[in-house]
Amino acid sequence: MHRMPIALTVAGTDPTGGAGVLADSKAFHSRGVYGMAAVTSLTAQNTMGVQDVFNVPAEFLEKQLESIFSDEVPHAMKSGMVATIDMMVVVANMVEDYNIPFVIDPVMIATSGDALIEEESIEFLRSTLLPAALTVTPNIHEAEKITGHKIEKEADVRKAARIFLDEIGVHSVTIKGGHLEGDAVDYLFTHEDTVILSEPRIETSHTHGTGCTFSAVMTAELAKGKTLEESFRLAKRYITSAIRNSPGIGKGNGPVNHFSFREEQVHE
Ligand SMILES: Nc1ncnc2c1ncn2[C@@H]1O[C@H](COP(=O)(O)OP(=O)(O)OP(=O)(O)O)[C@@H](O)[C@H]1O
Ligand SMILES: Cc1ncc(COP(=O)(O)O)c(N)n1
Repeated sequence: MHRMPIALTVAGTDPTGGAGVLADSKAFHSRGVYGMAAVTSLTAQNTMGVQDVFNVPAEFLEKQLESIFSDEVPHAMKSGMVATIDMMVVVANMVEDYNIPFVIDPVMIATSGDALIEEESIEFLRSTLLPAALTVTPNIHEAEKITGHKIEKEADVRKAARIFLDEIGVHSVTIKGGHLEGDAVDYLFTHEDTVILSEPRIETSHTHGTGCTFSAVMTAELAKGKTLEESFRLAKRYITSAIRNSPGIGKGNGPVNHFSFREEQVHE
């Protein structure tokens, strides 16, 4: 029997398949990893925005996770949209019981600007969930919201990273600079090192689900036993290719292409 690496996503749904568990599942699959998903919220959304959100009761999220972990323990997991404190408690308890690499994409707002999690849950996210992660992957807006500081340039990114590492107590933070001006620069800060990856900005509005996809690829690589830095480097190359080759779906901010990246390619 050939054992495949297994990655789990704990996240919401996007019925148009660009973000959330469907995006994660495509990313896992394309990296040769067996994907599992526990659903936190159903959203009615498309490439134009989020029309409605229906949160799954926290007890039912717990049941899904029990079903998964009592059968097979994934090699790595990620969380995306975890909308309420009650659901965060369930995820925190699960992570405490199983020591597997855990990537938190602290999803708060959709690309369209719509809120995806309850405002009151942000403090709990900061104090309880974030320190449990191997890495946290905020975009600029999420990093601002979590640290309480405006981020406009690289010096601000570095200051925010110090708050994540020293005050919040994360193991590492991956700050994505997709929403800053200029090139698309991402940063991985650990207590020992900083890795900075830059790619030319692609002029496109088709970036729906880039954050979900990026963290899912990192999780897939971690499930294979890759290091954090290797996973970060691969996710950056993958997302650049995925954005460049977006399939042009929908009337608004379309999704990326989860199947365009080839590892052997030097330039996508
Ligand atoms: N126009 C672009 N050109 C090249 N890379 C980009 C572009 N936009 C985003 N990226 C890259 O995509 C990844 C996701 O970054 P971003 O900061 O957009 O995250 P996000 O806000 O969570 O995603 P989303 O925009 O889907 O909400 C990062 O690696 C970032 O550098
Ligand atoms: C269910 C769900 N989860 C997350 C996001 C954010 O997506 P992204 O920041 O990757 O565009 C989303 N729009 N919908």
